[in-house]
Amino acid sequence: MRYVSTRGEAPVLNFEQAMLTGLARDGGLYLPETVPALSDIGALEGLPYEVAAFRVLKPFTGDSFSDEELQGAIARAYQGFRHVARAPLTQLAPGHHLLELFHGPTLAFKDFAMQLIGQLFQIALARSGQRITIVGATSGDTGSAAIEAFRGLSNVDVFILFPHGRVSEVQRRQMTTPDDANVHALAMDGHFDDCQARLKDLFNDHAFRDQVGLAGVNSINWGRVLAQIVYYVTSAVSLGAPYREVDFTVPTGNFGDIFAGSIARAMGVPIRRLVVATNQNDILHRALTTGEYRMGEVHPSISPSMDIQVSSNFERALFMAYGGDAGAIRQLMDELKAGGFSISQGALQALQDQYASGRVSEDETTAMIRTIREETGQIICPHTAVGVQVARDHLEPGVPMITLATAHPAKFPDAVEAAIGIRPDLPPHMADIFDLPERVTRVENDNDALKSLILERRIA
Ligand SMILES: Cc1ncc(COP(=O)(O)O)c(C=O)c1O
Ligand SMILES: N[C@@H](CCOP(=O)(O)O)C(=O)O
Repeated sequence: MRYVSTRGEAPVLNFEQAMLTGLARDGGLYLPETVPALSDIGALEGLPYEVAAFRVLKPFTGDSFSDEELQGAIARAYQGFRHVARAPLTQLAPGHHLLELFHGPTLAFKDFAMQLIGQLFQIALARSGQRITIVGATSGDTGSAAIEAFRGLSNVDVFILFPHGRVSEVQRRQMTTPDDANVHALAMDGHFDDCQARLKDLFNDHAFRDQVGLAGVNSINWGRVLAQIVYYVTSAVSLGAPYREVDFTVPTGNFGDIFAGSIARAMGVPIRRLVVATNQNDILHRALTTGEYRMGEVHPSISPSMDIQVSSNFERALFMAYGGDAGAIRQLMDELKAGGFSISQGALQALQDQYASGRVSEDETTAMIRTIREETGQIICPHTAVGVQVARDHLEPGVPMITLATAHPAKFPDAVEAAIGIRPDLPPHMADIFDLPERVTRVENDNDALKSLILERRIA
C-alpha cells in the first residue's frame, strides 16, 4: 500500500514511513493511494474487536508489519480497556444507538488510535534504533491519550501543547500529573488552532524537524485515522451491515474521526450518511451547507475539545472530493491562510453526497444532557450531547443511527453538573488525579521560543 500527500509534492511512502512522518514534507496529509475493499464484511459479525481490527487494518499496513507484529500490537493496545467489547453499542431510543468510545485509559475515543499507534511506533523504533520527539497539539483529549501511550519510553519525548485555561480541569490534570521524565505538558497562550498552527510550523521547518526527529500523533497522522475505521465497521456490522444501511453522527472538530467513517464507507461498509455535529464553532457545518469555508473567531464552549476553526482532516475530505487533484488542494490551502476559500460546485456536491451536518448551541447541549438523563438514566458528556442532538434532527425511519459517544462524562464534570446536578465519578484508576502534583510549563505562542524549549528539554 502506497501513501500520497494531499498536496502532491512529498515523497510517496509505505505505511510505516507515513506513520512515522506524520505531516507530509509539503505540508499535506498522507492518504492511501487507493482504498482497499473490505472482503466478507458479514463474516466480522460476533468476532472479538481485536480480530475484526486485524482484518480491517491489515490491507492498509501492507508489509510494514508482519501479521504477528500487527496482531500483537492490537492485543496490547486494547487489553487495558475497561469494557470487554472495547466499543460497546447501546440503544438510546428505537433506531438510535450510542457507540461508547470512552472505555480506554484516558476516557476518550482517542485511546483507540493512540494506544495502537503507540504499540506500532515502539515496534518500528526498536527495529530502526531511532529516537524521536513527538509534539502534539490538543484541545484536551489527544494530549492525555498521547501521554498515556508514550509515557516512560526511553527513545521518545512527548511535548503536548494545550491552550492555557481552555481545557477542563480533568483534561489538564491528565496531562500535567504524569511524572515520567519524557512527558512535557506545555500550556500555551491562545486557542487550540494556535497550538495546531505552531505544530505545523515545526513540521514545516525541515531543519528543525530533522534535527529532533519530529513525529506527530495528531490525526494529521494517517495511523490515527486508520485505527478509528475499525469501530465504524464493527458497529455497522452489529446492526446488520453489509445487508442493512446505517447512518453515523459524529461530534466533530478536527474531522479525523468522521473521516475514518468515510474510509469505512469507501471500503464497502454500507454507511448511507455521515452527519457532522458541531458546537457553536460551526465552521464545518457552514462549509458543508454553503460551500464557503470562512474562519471566524473561536468561542469557548462547554464541549471544548471541538473548539476549532482550522479543521485539519477536512483537507483529506477535500482531496477526495476534488478527485485527488493536489493542485486544487494547494490552492485552497493557500487561500485558507488568508481567511478561507470557496469549494467548487462539483466538490461540494461530492461532499454533500456523503456528509450532512448540524450545529448545536450551548443551551441545546445542556438541555440534551438533561433529556438523555431523564429519558434513559444515562449520563453523557457535552460532546456526545452535541452529537445526539444533531442525530435526532437527522433520524430517518428504517435506517439505524449510530451516534459516537466520544468521551466519558467525568472528563467534563462542571458542564454535566450544571445540566443535571450530578458530578459524574471518575473511574477508580483516576481517582487520585486531584491529589497529584502538576508539572506544566507556560509557553508563549511563538515558534522560536517553542523550538528552544524543545531543544533544551528533550532527553531522547
Ligand atoms: C471528546 C471529543 N469529541 C469529539 C472530538 C472531535 O473529533 P475530531 O477532532 O476527530 O473531529 C474531539 C477531539 O478531537 C474530542 O476530544
Ligand atoms: N479534539 C482534539 C483536537 C486534536 O485532534 P486530533 O484528533 O487531530 O489529535 C483534542 O482533544 O485534542
